[in-house]
Amino acid sequence: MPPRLAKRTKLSEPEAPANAVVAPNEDKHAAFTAWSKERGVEIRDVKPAKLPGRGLGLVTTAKIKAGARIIFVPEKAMFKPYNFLTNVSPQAQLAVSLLVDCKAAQPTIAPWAATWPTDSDFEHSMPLRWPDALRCLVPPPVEQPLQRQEEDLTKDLDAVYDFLAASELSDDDFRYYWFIVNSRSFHWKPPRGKAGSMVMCPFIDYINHAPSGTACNVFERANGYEVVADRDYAAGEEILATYGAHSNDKLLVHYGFICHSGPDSNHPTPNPDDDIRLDHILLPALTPTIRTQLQDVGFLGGYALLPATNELCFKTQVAVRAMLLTCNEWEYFVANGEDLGEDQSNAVRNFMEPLLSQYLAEAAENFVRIAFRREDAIDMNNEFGLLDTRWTQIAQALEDFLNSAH
Ligand SMILES: C[S@@+](CC[C@H](N)C(=O)[O-])C[C@H]1O[C@@H](n2cnc3c(N)ncnc32)[C@H](O)[C@@H]1O
Repeated sequence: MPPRLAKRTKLSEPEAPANAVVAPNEDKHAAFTAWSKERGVEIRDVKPAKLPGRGLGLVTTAKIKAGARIIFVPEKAMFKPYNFLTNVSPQAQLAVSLLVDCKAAQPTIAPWAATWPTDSDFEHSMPLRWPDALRCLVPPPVEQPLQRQEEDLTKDLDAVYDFLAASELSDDDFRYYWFIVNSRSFHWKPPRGKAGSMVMCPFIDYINHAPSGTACNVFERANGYEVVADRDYAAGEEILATYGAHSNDKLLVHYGFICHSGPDSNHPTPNPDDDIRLDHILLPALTPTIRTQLQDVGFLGGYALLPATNELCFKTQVAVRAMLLTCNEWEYFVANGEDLGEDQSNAVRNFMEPLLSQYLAEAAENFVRIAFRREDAIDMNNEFGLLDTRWTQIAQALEDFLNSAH
């Protein structure tokens, strides 16, 4: 059963969600760590810390050996959705459950909620929360996932509309917890074939993201979630986890940040999971017949330049060859990943170069627009920083490809 809502709850406190039960001068992170342990979470040699540019994260307090268990969150410590709303998405169900708990007369998760980002943090980081004047500056490949996220939120808001009205809760209240779920929830499938759901896992949700193959391992065990060291750690290092092999477009839309992987932030190497989507330049260059042909084999769209290897992805190779080759030659390439006769890589490159140059010119125009808008903007450094970083990554990848030898 969900806890009872506090009577006449004061709604919409965007800056400080109703989670400030911990006394202001008490260290809320120490209080939450103790609360997590009481709830059964195992925590070894890590503590929360403020980290520049990424809010809070977890750092080691002692040396940790590769393979050591760092955190374990048993199923009983998880926050699971109440099941009083049916026919709503798992995200909406969990968001409403958090909202109801946090607005209750006696919230059960107050020490935890006190450690979460504020609504203002989301306002500055999540493109969905940005004003149109900024949203129109996102790179074209970000537009579609952003649109999709907006539709999901709208659908979820519609689904919980009656419940919110009856409980005197506002859309803003719901939206805050929807973003909390968006950026820090887990999927949990209990053993013995019971239905799974989205859940919150205390303490693990402090962990920041790093690209695939560069972070601790997070395992979904039969009885809970476990974080295991991927390598030896010295004291004072940040431990990270991989939220998924996400491109920076996905990280920006879904989590409100962009990854610069690399040991030295002055010379960041590309995020190995990143791709520079090319659909908006390549699709219009394909004839309707070729598009139909590509659709039939599942190769229509999802074209990309891969900055980590400075290559066009296989789908792009296939799409351009569909324009250049006979059907027989093309089918051979699709099946074997190599050309039947002469290697067509240079022909593909020649086809792509004017399109990539056009995208580079688009990036240059956007730098000017961003700089112009930035002059008058107040308190929008994070937003402009994100826009500038993503366009810079795109321009850099395009230049690297265009300048590389044939
Ligand atoms: C699960 S939470 C991690 C804890 C979070 N940093 C906090 O302050 O509560 C996920 C959020 O952390 C931030 N984040 C995670 N990884 C990051 C990274 N590599 N760089 C910058 N921000 C990151 C983003 O705001 C993301 O939405």
